Amino acid sequence: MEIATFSVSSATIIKDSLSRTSLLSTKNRKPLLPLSLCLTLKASKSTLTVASMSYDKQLAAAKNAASLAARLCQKVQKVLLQADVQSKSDKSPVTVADYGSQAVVSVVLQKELGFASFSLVAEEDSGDLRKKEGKETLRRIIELVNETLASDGTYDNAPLFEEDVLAAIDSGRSEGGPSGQHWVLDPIDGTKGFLRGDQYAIALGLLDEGKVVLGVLACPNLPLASLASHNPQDDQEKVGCLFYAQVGSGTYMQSLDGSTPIKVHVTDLDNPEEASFFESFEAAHSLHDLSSLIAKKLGVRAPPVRIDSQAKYGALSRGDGAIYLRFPHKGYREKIWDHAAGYLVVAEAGGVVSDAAGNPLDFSKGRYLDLHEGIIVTNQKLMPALLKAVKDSLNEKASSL
Ligand SMILES: Nc1ncnc2c1ncn2[C@@H]1O[C@H](COP(=O)(O)O)[C@@H](OP(=O)(O)O)[C@H]1O
Ligand SMILES: [Mg+2]
Ligand SMILES: [Mg+2]
Ligand SMILES: [Mg+2]
Repeated sequence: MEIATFSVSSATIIKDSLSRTSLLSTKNRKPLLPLSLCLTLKASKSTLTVASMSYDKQLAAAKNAASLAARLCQKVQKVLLQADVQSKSDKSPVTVADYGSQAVVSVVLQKELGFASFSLVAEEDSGDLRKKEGKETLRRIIELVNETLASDGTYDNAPLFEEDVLAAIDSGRSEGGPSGQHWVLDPIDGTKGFLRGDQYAIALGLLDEGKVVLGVLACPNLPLASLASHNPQDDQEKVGCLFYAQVGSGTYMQSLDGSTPIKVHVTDLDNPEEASFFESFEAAHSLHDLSSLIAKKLGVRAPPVRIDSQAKYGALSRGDGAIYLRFPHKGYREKIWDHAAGYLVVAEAGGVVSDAAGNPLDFSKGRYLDLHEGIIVTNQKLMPALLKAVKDSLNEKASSL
């Protein structure tokens, strides 16, 4: 896919130390494109047309990693025992599945893509598991990780030991940032939903030079059919969705057990009165009263659809709803793994993701996102009206304090 055309005289093609081709400005030797882009170059007269490198190999590895991690999570959710739930120092719950999923994703990515220059920004770390009280939990995690990897049959059968699993979990300590490639992982997004038996997601993104270039969302409990036609009483309903997006290539969805992928698109609705909106199930994660004020200003008639995790981004990318509103309580700092994969899944499906002031999200600043007030998501047509309703609502709320 073509992304840019440069004059030959103003650019030089180079290879870096890893033999990756790059295109530099001849003037100041600054990259015109991230090192990992520009593999296919077509010369025509005095111009070079640069086509984006595909991230196909990384995408295949990411889909595999997220699907296997989902298998581990499904197994745990089925037999969820109280002993499988720990409390982190910030009082949020974390289960053997969060740790196990993080270890599986880390191991699979490194097996598929190599250990050299592997960088992962992920939610969990092994701190609590290395304590005496964490021994039994760790034993269970090692068992789950080995069972899951063996169930795939692709990887060698050598079992992983304690230090291997702890190291795999701790490979997620990267700080990310604006240069190079970094994987971004939420091993279970929506742990509270997972514990309730509701929605959760394994969310895996790839940053290249500070931009999200891949997003994969495994949503084991999300119905394959639209939530708009969802019947909670139907226990025959097929669930388990895998959404994935590569920058410039659109968003696709397939079933987690491997159906043919279909291209998905956000709704093309332009009348906010007909829109429905998503928000967190947990009122502690997002101000429900502010969302309802915004919805009222927009004339939205439908009640909010409250679901956990980045399954909201997935559902929005296929048009199940039109708007996602997220307004954390004051002082909360959003983490990049809570949004990176979901952001790309929606953006490549034609949607817009911004902070409450309309600024694009910046994933290049390390483990946190710096935001104005909250995150809003919708399609291009509804965004201007949504931004206005958000601004008016925030002003109204501020003046009532
Ligand atoms: N007070 C708070 N405000 C906003 N988000 C919060 C929060 N406490 C936790 N979260 C984040 O909300 C995420 C879940 O989002 P949602 O509400 O959409 O389900 C959690 O992800 P984890 O479950 O991965 O910890 C966590 O990172
Ligand atoms: Mg958490
Ligand atoms: Mg999360
Ligand atoms: Mg999580």
